[in-house]
Amino acid sequence: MEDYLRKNFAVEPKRPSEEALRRWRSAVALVKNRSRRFRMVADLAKRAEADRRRKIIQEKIRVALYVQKAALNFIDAGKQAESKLPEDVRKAGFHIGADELASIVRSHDMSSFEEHGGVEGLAKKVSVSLTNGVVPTDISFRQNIYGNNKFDEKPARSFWMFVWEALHDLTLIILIVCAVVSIGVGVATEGWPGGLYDGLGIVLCIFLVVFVTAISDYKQSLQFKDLDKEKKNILVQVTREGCRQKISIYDLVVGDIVHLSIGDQVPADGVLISGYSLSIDESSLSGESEPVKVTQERPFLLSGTKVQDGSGKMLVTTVGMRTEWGRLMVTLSEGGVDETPLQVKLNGVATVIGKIGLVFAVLTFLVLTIRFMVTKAQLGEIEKWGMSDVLVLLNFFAVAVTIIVVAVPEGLPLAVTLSLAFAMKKLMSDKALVRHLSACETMGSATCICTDKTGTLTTNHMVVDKIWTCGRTISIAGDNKREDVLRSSIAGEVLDLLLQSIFQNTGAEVVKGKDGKNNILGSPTETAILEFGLLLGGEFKKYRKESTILKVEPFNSEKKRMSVLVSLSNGGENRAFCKGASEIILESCNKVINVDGKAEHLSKEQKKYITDVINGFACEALRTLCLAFKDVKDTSDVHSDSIPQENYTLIAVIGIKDPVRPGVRQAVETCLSAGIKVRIVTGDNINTAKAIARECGILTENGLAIEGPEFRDMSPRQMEETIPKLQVLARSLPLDKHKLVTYLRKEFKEVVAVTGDGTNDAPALHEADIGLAMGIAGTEVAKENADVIIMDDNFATIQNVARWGRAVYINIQKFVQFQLTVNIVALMLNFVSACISVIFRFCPSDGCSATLGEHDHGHSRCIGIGHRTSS
Ligand SMILES: Nc1ncnc2c1ncn2[C@@H]1O[C@H](COP(=O)(O)OP(=O)(O)OP(=O)(O)O)[C@@H](O)[C@H]1O
Ligand SMILES: [Ca+2]
Repeated sequence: MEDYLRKNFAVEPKRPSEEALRRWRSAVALVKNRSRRFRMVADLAKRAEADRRRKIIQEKIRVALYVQKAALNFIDAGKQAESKLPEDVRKAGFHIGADELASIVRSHDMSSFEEHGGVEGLAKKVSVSLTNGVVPTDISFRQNIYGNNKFDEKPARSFWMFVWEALHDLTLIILIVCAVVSIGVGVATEGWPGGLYDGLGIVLCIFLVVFVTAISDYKQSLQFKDLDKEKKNILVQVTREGCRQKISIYDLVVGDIVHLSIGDQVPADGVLISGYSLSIDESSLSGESEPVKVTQERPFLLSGTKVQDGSGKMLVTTVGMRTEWGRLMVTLSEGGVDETPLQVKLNGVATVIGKIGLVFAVLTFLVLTIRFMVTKAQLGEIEKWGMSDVLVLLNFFAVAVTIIVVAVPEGLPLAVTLSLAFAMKKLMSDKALVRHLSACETMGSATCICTDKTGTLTTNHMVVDKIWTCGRTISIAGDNKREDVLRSSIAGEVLDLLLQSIFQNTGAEVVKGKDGKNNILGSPTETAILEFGLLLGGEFKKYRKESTILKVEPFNSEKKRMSVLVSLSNGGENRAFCKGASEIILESCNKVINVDGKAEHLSKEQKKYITDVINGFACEALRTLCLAFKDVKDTSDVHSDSIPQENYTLIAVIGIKDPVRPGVRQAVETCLSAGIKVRIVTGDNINTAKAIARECGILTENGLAIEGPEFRDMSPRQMEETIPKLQVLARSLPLDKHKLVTYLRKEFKEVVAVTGDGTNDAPALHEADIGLAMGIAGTEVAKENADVIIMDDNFATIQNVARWGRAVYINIQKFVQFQLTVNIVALMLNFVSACISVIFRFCPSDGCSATLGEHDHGHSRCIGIGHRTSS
């Protein structure tokens, strides 16, 4: 049986192959209740159809975008519509219709775009200011004219449809027939009303079964709907009424100004207002994998594409179903969710038991009939047949049916769905959003977790704790927290340079909130640095006005640095600033600032000394960054595409405190005691990582901590030796994470869970058995590639997912035990009693209660992680 199950009923937990899906479906060809049995299973035919439709749309988009000739046809079609401005649009005070806007962006129609006066022109035509954005009062107005950013959905199914579906159960249909026959026969033989009772009992059971099934299916459909909504609800940053704020993607209107940064999904069609090295991955839309650069020459942005690098601002021109993405979305949700390996396996078990049941049912019927015939023959009545004989035979048939009803455990695969759905619901309230049902199950057998450090193990509330500049370290605590004390401890020229580098070279922004207070929008690291700048008494706006930004190279995890090039208004000099991972920036410095604010040569000894400072900070678990600048005199440097990377002057080393989350230590301990290894894979400094790892109880005496570059250069043999001991991988690139996961899975046969937040973590999340994306710090790209989203970014939540995963296994185990006991006892009892005497046996209504039991199971509570050897 083991072999049979393995051969026919094995699917991969993630992205199962089409072949495996088909194989197990055809292995349950002989099933009495196809539509019921497969109701929680993906509909392959529907899915293939949706796939085909999606491919057609993608191909069309591809042709329109990449094949010039076709694009021209598109443009001509757009031109015709252009001439007349719809009445309602004109009355509303706008000067361009929704369809025309849609057509310009969709077909990348540069000539029409310029005819309308570029971005400024379009902004004017949709009555919006490019600096202040939409005014909240005319949002509903805009929605009336241009539509809202929602996508068509299939109408929800009502409760009665589920009742109707539940009635399609073949077992129930047989039972209904049995009930009718029983009532008829009962009344005929036992009279009114005594003969009714048996039949009514069956009816009552049918009623219960139908309603319990329908209610549970209905509740589940609502739950999946909620989940779907939660999955699609993305927060986007917009400027409205001059304030930068976060709103739901569904509230976006035409005319909104959206801020895009690396890893974001473009939330609607639009045109670029301004941006730095913005490159877009359009593969979700057109299937084209090469990223495209979006610049003033090619300013069009399409909904559903992803920001691969850089940052920018865009003006929304088309929303909702008018975008191509809207049409694609409809095809994405069709075909149902993939079944999980456990579901498939239990389908196999149900099939095997069903077959045995069938054999026993036939045997029982034969035994009973033969006994009856033999008795009849003995009495010499074999030729005489009356109504009562038919009734007896009918009764035998009912017994056989009962055996099938009790023996085929239809509810077995369903128990997995119920159990998983229940775990999913619990996890949702525990701050984990399960995107794929199977992830929950797989997590139960995870043997290893590769976790991020920042935000997952730590709180992500970062504050500058120490700064080293001009040869001395200042800790920002106690008295030093006061502005005057701080200012007096840093020389005037140096202070100015420091503030310049803080305020000019940042991806974050200081905005005045509605309450007039300063709010900082940006990543925690950036926020910490800006807050420090404000603490030093700097003014964001003032420093920003002093110069014009020429170029920005936004931060990404690969370079681990951010640089800007500005032209200073006093004197017209150009200056580059860079900040980033301490060792990397220190490597590109050849000078250091001294107490007078002058740059002096950075000697070898001094470099060594600064490295010690950095390591000192890092050993205290501080996140270290270096700030540096460079005066750029060469015009070729100014006009080249990139900002120079070498010969900088070091201004300061900053140590940022990011304390370990409370509860992480216990969570790690629980994982370890449950046999799950925990490893840190971080982009941070090795000493910082080690300090945090020790604090969390991850790094032990004989554990190994190495850096990304060392790991990258290892031979397969060295890998084999290193990986089992590896506990901390620091200064890693996203590719290292991917490599580690691949190794753990392929060579060490581990079941690996990986956390990630960045865009570049996507390959690792994709590769892992369970990808966990961070809900707060995570980018859209990471979330899309993950199986579970950890809404509060907390490691303790990951432990909860594992706990519930195991609870599912325990539930199923109990259920299978229960089911098999019922089946085997019922089978044997019926068969044996049929063979020995006709007195003791099950009646059809007992079958009903057994079925009822199946539907009501799978709700036991989870107790603890408990040991489970992976099967
Ligand atoms: N906005 C930023 N600008 C410049 N440098 C930064 C910025 N944010 C982080 N860094 C530097 O880059 C380093 C690595 O960042 P990276 O994103 O690769 O790792 P991480 O995601 O912060 O760490 P983890 O993997 O633990 O989450 C940090 O240690 C820090 O020194
Ligand atoms: Ca990270």
